[in-house]
Amino acid sequence: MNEVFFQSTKFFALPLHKKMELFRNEKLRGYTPTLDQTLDPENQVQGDLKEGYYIGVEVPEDDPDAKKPFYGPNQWPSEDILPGWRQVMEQYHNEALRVSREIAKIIALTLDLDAGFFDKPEMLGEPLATLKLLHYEDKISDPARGIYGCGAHSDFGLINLLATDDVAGLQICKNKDARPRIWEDVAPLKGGFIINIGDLLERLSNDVFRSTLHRVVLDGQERYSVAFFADPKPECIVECLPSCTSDMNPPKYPPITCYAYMNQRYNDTHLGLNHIMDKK
Ligand SMILES: O=C(O)CCC(=O)C(=O)O
Ligand SMILES: [Fe+2]
Repeated sequence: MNEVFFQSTKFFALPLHKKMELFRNEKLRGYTPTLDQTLDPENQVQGDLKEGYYIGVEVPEDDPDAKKPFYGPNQWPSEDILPGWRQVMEQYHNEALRVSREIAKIIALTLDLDAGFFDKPEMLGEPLATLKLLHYEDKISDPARGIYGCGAHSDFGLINLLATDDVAGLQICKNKDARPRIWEDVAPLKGGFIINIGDLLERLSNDVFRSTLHRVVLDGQERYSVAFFADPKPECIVECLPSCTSDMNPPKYPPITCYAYMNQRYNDTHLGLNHIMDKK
């Protein structure tokens, strides 16, 4: 974990033009600069004060799957500039996926499913799994004026394994339907993980698991975090599980493919991505 943070720091310390050479492509791999993403457009006057780097499942260009949305080769900084960087990130990606599958077993059992339910190919067997390195600027957020490190949102997919450094900033709102919203600080725990439940798990479980609304409010200190999003295969149809519905409790959400949901959420929160994805 220390090595992942160390290598992440090294990447973000590169000059902007070097990072922009790896600007996120249409498969959402690579560098996303400060202000590129706006996670809560309704309440933000500018984009998130964070830069990031997306690393997905490596699918070689000549693999037929590379034609599918979200699939393809990753972008990697050159070995000359950041030796060993790719190896560290690939190892972390593998391990984080393994841990996500273990956590998904516990979730499956609580939903009266087989422990291996999420290991099916369309779930986490052949997942969309994205590692996102994050770096927040040494700015001060001002929620009253709509300025945030990262705007309020819930993560899009099944679960997110979030590791942070020891700088505070993450807040959660336990009851997202309440008004006004009450925000609570999440104390940073270096070396630990915060597991966020995502929207697709909320839909699948018919609200048994609610996705966690969270945001980052900066206090002037630089901050690094590492998110790992474990999400189903794009073709997966996410619909209410039989064990989560009854006559008295009908499904709250219509079925949707993972692709349709994720694509919509990425488009809604990234500058100009509509344009890029529409061309596909
Ligand atoms: O940096 C953090 O603590 C939160 C990041 C986050 O919410 C996200 O990337 O979805
Ligand atoms: Fe998040």
